[in-house]
Amino acid sequence: REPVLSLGKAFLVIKKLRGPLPPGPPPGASLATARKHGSRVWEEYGGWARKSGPVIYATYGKTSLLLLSSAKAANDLLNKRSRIYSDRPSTVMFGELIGHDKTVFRSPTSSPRFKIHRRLMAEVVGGSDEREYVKVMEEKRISFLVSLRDDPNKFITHIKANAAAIILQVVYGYTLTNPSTDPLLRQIQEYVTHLSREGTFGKWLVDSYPFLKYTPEWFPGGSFHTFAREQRKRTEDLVQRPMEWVKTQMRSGISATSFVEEKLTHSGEEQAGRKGENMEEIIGYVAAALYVGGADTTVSALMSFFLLMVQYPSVQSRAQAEIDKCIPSHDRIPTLADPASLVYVEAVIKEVLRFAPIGALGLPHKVTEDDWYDGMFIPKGTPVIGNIWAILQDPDVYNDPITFDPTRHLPQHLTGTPPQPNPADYVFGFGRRICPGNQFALTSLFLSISSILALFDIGPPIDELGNTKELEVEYEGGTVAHPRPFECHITPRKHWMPLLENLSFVKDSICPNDQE
Ligand code: HEM
Repeated sequence: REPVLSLGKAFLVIKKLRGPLPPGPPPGASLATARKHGSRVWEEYGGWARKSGPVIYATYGKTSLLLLSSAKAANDLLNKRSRIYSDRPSTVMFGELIGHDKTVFRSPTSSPRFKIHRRLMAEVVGGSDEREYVKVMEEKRISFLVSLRDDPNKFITHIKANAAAIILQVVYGYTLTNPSTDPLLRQIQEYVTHLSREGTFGKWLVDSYPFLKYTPEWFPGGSFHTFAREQRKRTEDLVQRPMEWVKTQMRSGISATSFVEEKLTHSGEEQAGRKGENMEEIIGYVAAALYVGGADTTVSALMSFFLLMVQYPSVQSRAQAEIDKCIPSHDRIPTLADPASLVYVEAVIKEVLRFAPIGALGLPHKVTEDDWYDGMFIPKGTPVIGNIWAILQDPDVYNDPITFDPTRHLPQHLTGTPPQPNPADYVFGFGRRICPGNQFALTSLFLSISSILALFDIGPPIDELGNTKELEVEYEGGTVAHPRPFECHITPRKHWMPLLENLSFVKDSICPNDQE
């Protein structure tokens, strides 16, 4: 007997019933060309959205990708349907070849480890009232401001050292004393550079054409194996090295309070009821994730802050005037008790987050069930990217988005119009995967930015003859982007000089690093 429906026809019927896929990129555009353009790929994707709409389904080899470029689409799918939109795609390069699936950033939501990771991270960098990390941030910012006072030209080095000093202290109890030679600082800086440059989704051909993984390393095009091998080793070292350091400190009875020390001390309780899990390994991966997540992101935001203060001197002056009004005696730097009186400073921070691409494409999610959105079919397993940069530059959401204008975030009673959406609702990503360090980052940015604005003027670079130099603005990087290194002229503010001169290093009585 003839089958009622041939296989081919049945396929077409199912396809019709399930609805069309979202539109592809505009003619002439593809993932391959976008990848070739390298940096600022978020702008390229944003351009596609203006032509093809905010929901785009792009394919390249075996890779497909759902790009969401409007707040509505990202919110509808990644937030409201976060149960099925919070997994991570496993790639050949980072999953199979490098073994990153054990890391927090790539752990599958179905794995029991996912919940443990998120709980442990919330305990240490979450926004609870206890927030032990605030004390560390306040202490480290004194050293940061002193470094800025004494050697202002190296402001980028100081920003990086400060971010690492905070996270190393909170997570491992490790006191960073000499940023220029510290082995852990060098290790994390190398790590994040590689990860940001090489870890962008779609970067590796082997992910689109998995059969390439059988290419031998010595064969032309096989050099990706070298990167995979080196990255695997870098990740193992990043997890192991600081953990071993804490364990040695604990054995010698001189460990400082930290997340790892606390968790290792109570590892028995953590382990209880989790027979199949290696809690020590989990603690190591969570610590490394906080270290990686915290080492580069606030650095990028602060670099952009310096850059924008040079470019928008009137914004800088207005923020400084607000601080001067809040602390007319100029005898202390702003604290976390001040934000209510520093609404413009808060608005500057929001506008830096909106205007500068930090994690412009966030991290890729994966949908775990077939889904439908606005009549379009989204197949199970599709990687999904929320284009955070495009959302924050959307003229339907932010008036005149290409202008750096903190007043858009001021409360209605000051401007007569409601504030535009808070960029912090987007820059930290979405759903169950939302950045666990968001409160930590916002606190750190407020403490740094408010005190820098109080104590210093940031101006354009000046040449030997005292003339102002042109400032070149370019962004580099991938997963986390930053401005390319640039110069600026940082000088103490007159009324704050006495306070600045009296700031002194808060030194720990024990320097654990010296006892290695
Ligand atoms: C301005 C600063 C920061 C920005 C803009 C930022 C942004 C992001 C974004 C967009 C994601 C991906 C979320 C998603 O998948 O939807 C993320 C994930 C993550 N962030 Fe942050 N972040 C910042 C600071 C931090 C800090 C300070 C830490 C740690 C102390 C941190 C730790 C992490 C971790 C561990 C993840 C992975 C979470 C997971 O996969 O479950 N981040 N962040």
